Amino acid sequence: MSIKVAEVERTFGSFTALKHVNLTVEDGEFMAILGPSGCGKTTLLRLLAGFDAPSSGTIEMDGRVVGSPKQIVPPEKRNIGMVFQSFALWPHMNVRRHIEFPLMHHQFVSKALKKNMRQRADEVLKMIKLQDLAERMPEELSGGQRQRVALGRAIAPQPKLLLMDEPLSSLDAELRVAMRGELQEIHRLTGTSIIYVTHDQSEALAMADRIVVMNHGSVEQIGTPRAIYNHPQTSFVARFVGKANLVKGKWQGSFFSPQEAPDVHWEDHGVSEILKQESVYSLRPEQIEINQGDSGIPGEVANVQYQGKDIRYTVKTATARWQVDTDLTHNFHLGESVRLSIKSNL
Ligand SMILES: Nc1ncnc2c1ncn2[C@@H]1O[C@H](COP(=O)(O)OP(=O)(O)OP(=O)(O)O)[C@@H](O)[C@H]1O
Repeated sequence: MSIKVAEVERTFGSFTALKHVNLTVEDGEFMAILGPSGCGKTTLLRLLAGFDAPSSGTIEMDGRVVGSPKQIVPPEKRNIGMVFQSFALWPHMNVRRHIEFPLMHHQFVSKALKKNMRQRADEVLKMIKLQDLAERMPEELSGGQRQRVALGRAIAPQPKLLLMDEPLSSLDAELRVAMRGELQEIHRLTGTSIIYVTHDQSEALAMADRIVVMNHGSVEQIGTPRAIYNHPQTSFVARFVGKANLVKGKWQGSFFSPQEAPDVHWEDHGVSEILKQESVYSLRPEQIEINQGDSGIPGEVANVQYQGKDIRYTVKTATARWQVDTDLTHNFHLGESVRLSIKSNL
């Protein structure tokens, strides 16, 4: 299913939760909506699902207007599947019944699918890797298995669009990472368009074809994970997604001189026009070199966090605090004097 959101606003009294939102989702695309708590992700998803109507603007699905201030096509008439954070399963139904139930009741299920319900249920059980647990009741399943049942229930009727709101947030860290791979595989197998809401940038970067980054009800940037990570357009995206240091200084043509080292020239590695106009250079923690030579910006180690495969330093310089990630060969101590510079191999 292709989707077009055009100039959508949603106001609640005097509060504007969504401001001039414009985006398109291609048929079969995996789109993540990423942003901090309260930025409007769920509000947007509710509009896409048909639980709510925009205050202005339109939402089109496959070229048909399904949401506008005047008109709203209800969720059951949109051919969508949904998986939410609280993926409540039905306590009295076993796993197989969870998959078969929507096949009996979803409006868009083809006759062929209805006729071969058992076969379709087997197919879905295999996809969600629960074929051996089909007779189990929800209370007999682990958190990850339950989450897979919720997913199976949503994909069984072959919806043209899958809406997911933080579906992995109730799982523990290890399971969350494992489920990412399974979601990707299900996307590949079904070819369904997916809109996936999350506040976890690593989830969005790992799975999505494209990411919409939102802040305070507005779209900050839309792009592929690589474009969003490597070339943030705004200071918010640079900070939120890449945990970037926004170094203050002066741009002269394609060179930048940090305020704290005016004689140093950093080459432009794709810094956006908006950031240039704000006289900043966005530098991710892993793009900074830390050493004890005599060139670079002088500073003092203010915090050390050992992270297993790397070390995160906070370095205090004359006017800023920098976040720097290094490999384990570096070993600086709290209070030690260091110099910061940009890595040459960016
Ligand atoms: N029915 C409502 N009435 C008033 N304000 C609302 C309503 N629904 C949402 N809001 C406000 O709109 C803003 C966006 O809420 P939304 O739930 O979309 O955020 P979110 O990005 O999904 O956040 P989270 O990640 O915490 O779920 C919030 O400030 C919220 O308080």
